[in-house]
Formats: sequence, structure tokens, C-alpha cells
Amino acid sequence: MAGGEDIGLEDLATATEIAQVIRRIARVARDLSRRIARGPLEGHADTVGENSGGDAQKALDLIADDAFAAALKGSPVRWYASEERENVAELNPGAGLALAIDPLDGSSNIDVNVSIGTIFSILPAGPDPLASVLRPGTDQLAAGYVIYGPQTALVLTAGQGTSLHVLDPRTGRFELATARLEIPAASSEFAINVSNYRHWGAAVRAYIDDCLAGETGPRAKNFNMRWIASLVAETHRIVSRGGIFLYPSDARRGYERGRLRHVYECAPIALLVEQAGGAATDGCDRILDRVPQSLHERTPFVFGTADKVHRVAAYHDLPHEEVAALFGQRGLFRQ
Ligand SMILES: O=P(O)(O)OC[C@H]1O[C@](O)(COP(=O)(O)O)[C@@H](O)[C@@H]1O
Ligand SMILES: [Mg+2]
Ligand SMILES: [Mg+2]
Repeated sequence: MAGGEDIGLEDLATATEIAQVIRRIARVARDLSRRIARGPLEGHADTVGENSGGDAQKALDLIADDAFAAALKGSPVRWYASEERENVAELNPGAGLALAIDPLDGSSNIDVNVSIGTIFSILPAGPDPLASVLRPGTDQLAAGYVIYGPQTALVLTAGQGTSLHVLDPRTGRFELATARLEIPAASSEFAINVSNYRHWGAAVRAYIDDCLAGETGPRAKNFNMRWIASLVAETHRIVSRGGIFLYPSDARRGYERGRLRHVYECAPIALLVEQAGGAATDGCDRILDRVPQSLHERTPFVFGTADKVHRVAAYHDLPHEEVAALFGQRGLFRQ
């Protein structure tokens, strides 16, 4: 297996400093993909602690976090904001960029050999660490994710479309596979953790009820469901073949704003999805317009094929009697 300095990605359509950061991230991702492929032979699936958000930390979460931070020393990244760190760290004083990162996404899947990932967002660095990352998602200079699955792939945007780069394990290079991803408009798949059904609000219940009712319901169409519990894997399926993802707020303690983190999960995925022709909201409003107030802030998250995402927002606008009605009586979305 090749392990040299040649990482590919020569043709990144972005400013040199950003391209330099992306290549460093890609090198770490290549190393991680090899470690992940060895699975239990590496013994990195053990729970070793808890992060500031109260999530269990697996050894691989911390290994990945340390590896990205170390690889970005001497790079144009001044501020490093990670899911695994309570505060923003200064890596390179005076440098011009900030990086927000979920070093290892989908950690509950590490020990079961299901796809996991890395998500990152590149922003301009100002003098203040927090202010540099607490910006609207529209300020992102670039965003991407790496999926560690049957293939390891890097999906990137610098604001001019979303591209797919696949790691060739024979050469250790990321090769361009699709220059411009377009989320397909026709899809009948939805993704949501239905075990939380009883905790959801009325609008989300109504939307899912109508999907589940299939041909006999107001949508007059059958739907299929997926739930991988890895945001990156879910995103990759949706940018490849369309559909919708929902992680709404719910009534459980601590889930008042859903589960996913705005800065290093939802904002970068929202930019990638919009740049592939899709939409991303908090259920009602565009994610990229929201300004987060704290580093680990959560947000409800709905993204995917644009008309599906807009339909979810429309359910939130329905009058109470309509949304609370059993699907049999709900008239508005009857086709
Ligand atoms: O276990 P749940 O509640 O279905 O949540 C699954 C979600 O949690 C996450 O695993 C959170 O990400 P981390 O693994 O980075 O904490 C997402 O990837 C996934 O969409
Ligand atoms: Mg995550
Ligand atoms: Mg994570």
C-alpha cells in the first residue's frame, strides 16, 4: 500500500492556502483510513472518556483529533475548533484561516465496521478565536467530509460546486471521480431515527406519518427508509442518490435543539449540500444564514433534495388542526 507524500488533489479549484490545508487533511484521512481498515487489530474502539457535550469519546475520536491538529502545525490554520476540545486552540499565531472539525463522525459505528467519517469547515481567522468560528455558514471558504467506507472518499466544496475525490488504495492518491455532484431530484428515501418518534413535535410526526402511509396516504406514493447513524454516510448516500435526512429537535432532555452540532457538523454539510443543488434547514430556516452562539451549539437539521426539505418547512407552517389531524383527514398535501 502506497504511503508517500503524493496525495493527489493537484487540481483543487481554490486559493493556495486553502488547498494546502485540504491536502494536509487528506493526508491524515489517508492514514486514518488505513487504521480504520485494521479495526479490532488496532483496538481503537474503546470508550476512553466524555467530551464537553457529554458524548462518549472513543480512542479513535481522540487519535483523529490529535492527528489533524498535529498535521496542521506549520499550516495556514491559526484557530483549530474541534468537537473533541472544549475551547478553540491556537495552532499557528498570525495565520489567516480557522478550521472547525468533527474529527471522527459516527463514532458509535467504529466497532461494527460501518462507514464513519470526518467533517470540516474552513473559515477566515480573525483576532478572536471564538468569533472566527461563530459566523454564518455563508462565511465558509471551503467545507468537506471524508467517508471511510468500502471506499475512502473526500467530498469538497470551495463554493463553486461540490466534487468527489476517491482514494486509490494502490497509489495513496485521491483521484477526482466527479467534478460536480448534483443531488438527484427524484428519490423516495427518507432518513430519521424513528425510535424517537414519540418525542418529536407535531410537524415532524405529520411529515413522517405521511411518508409511512405510502400509496394510501396524502402523498400517494411509497417511501423507503434508511438510518445509518453516521451523518457522513447519510450525506454521502443523499448526494449520490437523493433523499432527505432529518435530525429534529425533540422532547428528550438535552435534545431541545436536536443532536447535531452547528459549527463543525451542520454548517459544512449544509454548504456541500447546497453546492450540490440541495437544501439544508433547521426544519424551517436555512442553516447557512444562522449565526451560532457557542462552539458546541446544537441545531435541528434537515437536508437533502431541495423540494423535500422545503416540504418539511411547509409542514411547520400548517395550522395546528391540520398538522394534528390523522393523515387520513389531512387535506393540504393530498396529491
Ligand atoms: O444515535 P443517534 O441519536 O441516532 O444519532 C446519530 C447521529 O449522531 C452522530 O453519530 C453524531 O456524531 P459524532 O459521532 O461525531 O458524535 C451522527 O453522525 C449521527 O447522525
Ligand atoms: Mg459527528
Ligand atoms: Mg465526532
